[in-house]
Amino acid sequence: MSLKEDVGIKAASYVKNGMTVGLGTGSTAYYMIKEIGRKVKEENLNVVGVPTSSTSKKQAEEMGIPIKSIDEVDKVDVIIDGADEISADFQGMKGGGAALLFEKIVATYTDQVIWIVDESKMVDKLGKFPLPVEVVPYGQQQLFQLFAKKGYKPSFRMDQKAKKVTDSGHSIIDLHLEQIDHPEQLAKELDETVGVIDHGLFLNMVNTVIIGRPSGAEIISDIR
Ligand SMILES: O=C[C@H](O)[C@H](O)[C@H](O)COP(=O)(O)O
Repeated sequence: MSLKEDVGIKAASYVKNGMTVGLGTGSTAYYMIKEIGRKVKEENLNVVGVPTSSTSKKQAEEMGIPIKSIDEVDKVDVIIDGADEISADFQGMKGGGAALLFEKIVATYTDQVIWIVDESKMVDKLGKFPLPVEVVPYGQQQLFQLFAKKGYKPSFRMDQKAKKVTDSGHSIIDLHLEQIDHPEQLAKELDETVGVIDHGLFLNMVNTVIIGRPSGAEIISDIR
């Protein structure tokens, strides 16, 4: 069993009967959705899933998990999602799969946020992984140049030969920063930049991290 599969299955045990569950996106979240689907089928687990992307929605539907959109539920009990990087102080970088906006919206309205990662995602500081910034297509070239001038080494996320289009119809500019010394400052700056819809810095959000290690999964709870 891979480390991603191990943490995906472990995380599914946090999902109890009657819960509304945010279904994250990516190759690690895939195993969590698969396991919840198995429990729905084989153990009569009664849950509602709130998918964070068209990909997760499709997988949940195929697995027979009842789903609702974020606007059809009162609140979400728990969200289980992957991450691209988690720093030593448990700040996250997400969006490698372009699902950052819906993931952040669902996480914002969720009681408990759980991230599942293999140990390669644990870093001292964020930034080796390019920071995804979701932008409105109108004016995106100007924004790209602004980021270049600031030394942020931007690149447009591509899908084959065309610019990647997110589930909400935006583009993604990845910033190749190498090291982010002040994530809160950068998040604030990006939040205040016209044309930026959202970015992959998920700060002060996670409650529990499940880290896949060859020696067995490590669970860190009560982070906040
Ligand atoms: O947009 C995608 C999400 O933020 C993913 O959760 C993140 O990229 C991690 O994905 P994976 O588990 O495939 O490495």
